[in-house]
Amino acid sequence: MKRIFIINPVAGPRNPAEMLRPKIASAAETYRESVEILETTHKGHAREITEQYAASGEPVAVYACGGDGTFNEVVQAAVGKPWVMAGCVPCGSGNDFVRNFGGRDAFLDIKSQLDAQPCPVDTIRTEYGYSVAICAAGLDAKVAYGIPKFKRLPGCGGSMAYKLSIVEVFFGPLTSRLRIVLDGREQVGEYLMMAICNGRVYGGGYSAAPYAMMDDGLLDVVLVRPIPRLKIPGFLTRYREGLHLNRDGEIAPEFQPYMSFCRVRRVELESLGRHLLIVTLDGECAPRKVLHAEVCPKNLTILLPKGLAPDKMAVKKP
Ligand SMILES: Nc1ncnc2c1ncn2[C@@H]1O[C@H](COP(=O)(O)OP(=O)(O)OP(=O)(O)O)[C@@H](O)[C@H]1O
Repeated sequence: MKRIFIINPVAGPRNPAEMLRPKIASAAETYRESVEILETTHKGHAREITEQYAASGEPVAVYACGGDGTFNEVVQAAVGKPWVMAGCVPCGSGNDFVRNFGGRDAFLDIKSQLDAQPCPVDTIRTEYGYSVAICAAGLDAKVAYGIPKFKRLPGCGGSMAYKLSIVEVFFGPLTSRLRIVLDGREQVGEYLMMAICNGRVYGGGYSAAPYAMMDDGLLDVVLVRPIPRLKIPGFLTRYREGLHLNRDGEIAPEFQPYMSFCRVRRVELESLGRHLLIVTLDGECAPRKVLHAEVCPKNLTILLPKGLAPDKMAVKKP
């Protein structure tokens, strides 16, 4: 089987190719595998490369070496093609995808990656593409959407841009009037944020759905109604830790006035207000009027490095 490592040279703080090329070359020598290392030259290139290899119909393992954006490109080309296996070597800034499986370390071990196990998982199909982990909308998506604008200011680094975006969002309208349809059941109301989860973690480590499984054919949906402004920081701290839910899907008492949770197959969102809703699909943000999200059971094969501890995984051990 061919194994293709696609490196995004602009992912993370510095070009990951320097670090990865020698590691991949030495691991590949030991394993005598048919390994190729490629670098992207433009946005969308990782998807194009994956599509080219997929077209042959031969089994191929494609490793996205970068952040969630690069992995997401490989995923778009791999869904619905069981012969194309999508791996991730995390060298980006956030890399939320690998947090669903205990973090970066196992995924940075190239030998374990060459020995990785194929594992079919669900995806979320939307009109804007597929998401593997989480589609989110509202407050946190707005903060993420604002960051690039502040990053362009002279002398403004990543963490300063993040803080400035939080300040901007907090002084603007926080909630949105939405029509939400969950497996055909419609509700209309004012919402602060929501997360439609196949995986467990997003946004740099927020455990929105701490018990979501990527292979159960269901989406864990968390809806958050308006919260008094002063209570929001405390709420977000505990939400980040995943303390709002238990294993049976019951909401912790302190969250009950503001939050609801359900497991469904299909979600529709429509913004009824003057402003568009900021929606993020695995970290890629855009303003939208509507979002249709539907679970596609086991239509993507991901690669999990050998030796991952089963208790840390968002999928059943293959
Ligand atoms: N050669 C390239 N030149 C410019 N942009 C690229 C290139 N290759 C990929 N991209 C785009 O770069 C963007 C950032 O990549 P990626 O998300 O992988 O890294 P990151 O932002 O550091 O990590 P994370 O998303 O996990 O925080 C993505 O939108 C990706 O499509």
